[in-house]
Amino acid sequence: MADARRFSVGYALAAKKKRSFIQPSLVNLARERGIDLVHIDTGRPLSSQGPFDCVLHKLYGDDWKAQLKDYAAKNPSVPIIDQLDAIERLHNRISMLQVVSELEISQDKETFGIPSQVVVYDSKALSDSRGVGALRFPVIAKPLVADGSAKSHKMSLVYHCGELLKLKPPLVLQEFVNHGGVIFKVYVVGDYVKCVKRRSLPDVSPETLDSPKRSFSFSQVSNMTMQDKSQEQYDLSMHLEDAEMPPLSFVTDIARGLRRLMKLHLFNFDVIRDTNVGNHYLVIDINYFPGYAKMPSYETVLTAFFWEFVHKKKEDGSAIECESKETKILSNDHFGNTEELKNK
Ligand SMILES: Nc1ncnc2c1ncn2[C@@H]1O[C@H](COP(=O)(O)OP(=O)(O)OP(=O)(O)O)[C@@H](O)[C@H]1O
Ligand SMILES: O=P(O)(O)O[C@H]1[C@H](OP(=O)(O)O)[C@@H](OP(=O)(O)O)[C@@H](O)[C@@H](O)[C@@H]1OP(=O)(O)O
Ligand SMILES: [Mg+2]
Ligand SMILES: [Mg+2]
Repeated sequence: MADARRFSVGYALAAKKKRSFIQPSLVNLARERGIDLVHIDTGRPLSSQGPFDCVLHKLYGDDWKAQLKDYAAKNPSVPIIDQLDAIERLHNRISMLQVVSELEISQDKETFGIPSQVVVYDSKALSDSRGVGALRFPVIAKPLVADGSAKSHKMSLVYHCGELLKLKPPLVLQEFVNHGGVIFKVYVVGDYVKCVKRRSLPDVSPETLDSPKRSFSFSQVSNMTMQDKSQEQYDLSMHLEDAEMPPLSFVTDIARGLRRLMKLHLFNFDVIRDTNVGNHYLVIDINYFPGYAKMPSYETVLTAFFWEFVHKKKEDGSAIECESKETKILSNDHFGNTEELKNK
C-alpha cells in the first residue's frame, strides 16, 4: 500500500554532477514512491534549509565540510550519505587502495590485489633509483590527490625511467598491468552491486617499450567519447563485447567487503584482469559517488536505495550506520538485467 508520508532527500552536488545525476526520470520515479529530491543551495547556511530526511552530497572544499559538520551537530537524527571522513579516504590514491589489502576474503579460483606502487612526494625522489628502482616499467604516474579536479585525473604512461624527471610530485607511480584493453567498473549502491565493461588503455608490448615514444599523457580514458566511428572501431579491435566478465559473486564479495571497511554506501571501483595470469584481478581506483546515470536502470536502483534509507530511519528514529537488515534490494546479472528481490 502507498505510504502517505512524504520524504525529503536533500542533495548538494556540483552543477555538472547535478546535470548528470538529477535526471527527470529519477526525480519522477522517486516522487512516485513518496521521495522528493530537494536541491541544497550551498550559498545559504545548510542548517536553515530543509527539513530533510537524509542528506546526499558530493562536494569538495572546506566551506562545505564546515557546513555539513554544523548541520550534523544540530541534526543528529538526520543521516548523511556518506560521512566526510569516510569519503576523504578516497581523496588520496594511497589510502584509497590500502583498504583493498585489508580485505579478508577467501581467494580460491580468482585472486585479487593492487598493482605495485610507490608514492613520490618530491622531485628528488624521482631520480633516486632506490625507491623507483623496485618498479617494473611501464608505470602509470597518477596525481596523489584525487580531489575531483581535472588535474587529479591527468595521468602519464611512462615507458622509461628518464621520463620521470618531467613529472610533478606529489604522485603515485603504479606498475602498468596488461589487461586486454578492458576495464570492469563495479558500481555499489548500498547492497546493490553492478559490474560493467568499459574501454581502457591497450596492452603494452615489449616492442613498444623500445620505441622512441617514451611516455604519453591521458585523462579519464574509460569515459572518453571518441567520434562514433573510431569508438566502434576501437571497441571492436579490443574485443570489448567478447571480454569475459569477472564472476559476479567474486566482485560482489569485494564490493561488500570494501563497503563494510570504508563505511560508504555510494562508490565504484575499477578492476582489471592481468592478461598474464588470467584469473588475477587488480583494483586500481575507487571513486566516491561516481557517474551512476551511466549505470543501467540507475533510477530504479537509486530510488530503491533512498526508499530503504528513509524508511529505515523512520522505523528506529535514528541515523543509519552501514548495514541494512530487512531490505528490498535489486539483484543483477551480467547482462544488465535487473530483478527485484525481497528480503534477500
Ligand atoms: N595499474 C594500471 N595498469 C593498467 N592500466 C591502468 C592502471 N591504472 C590505471 N590504468 C588505466 O588508466 C585509467 C585511469 O586510471 P584511474 O582509474 O586510476 O584514474 P581516474 O582518473 O581516477 O579514473 P576515474 O575517471 O575512474 O576516476 C584506468 O581507467 C585504466 O584504463
Ligand atoms: O561527475 P563527477 O564529477 O562525480 O565525476 C565522476 C565520474 O562520473 P561522471 O560520469 O559523472 O563524470 C566517474 O566516472 P565513472 O567512474 O562512473 O565512469 C569517475 O570518473 C569519478 O572519478 C568522477 O568523480 P571525481 O573523481 O572527478 O570527483
Ligand atoms: Mg578510474
Ligand atoms: Mg578515480
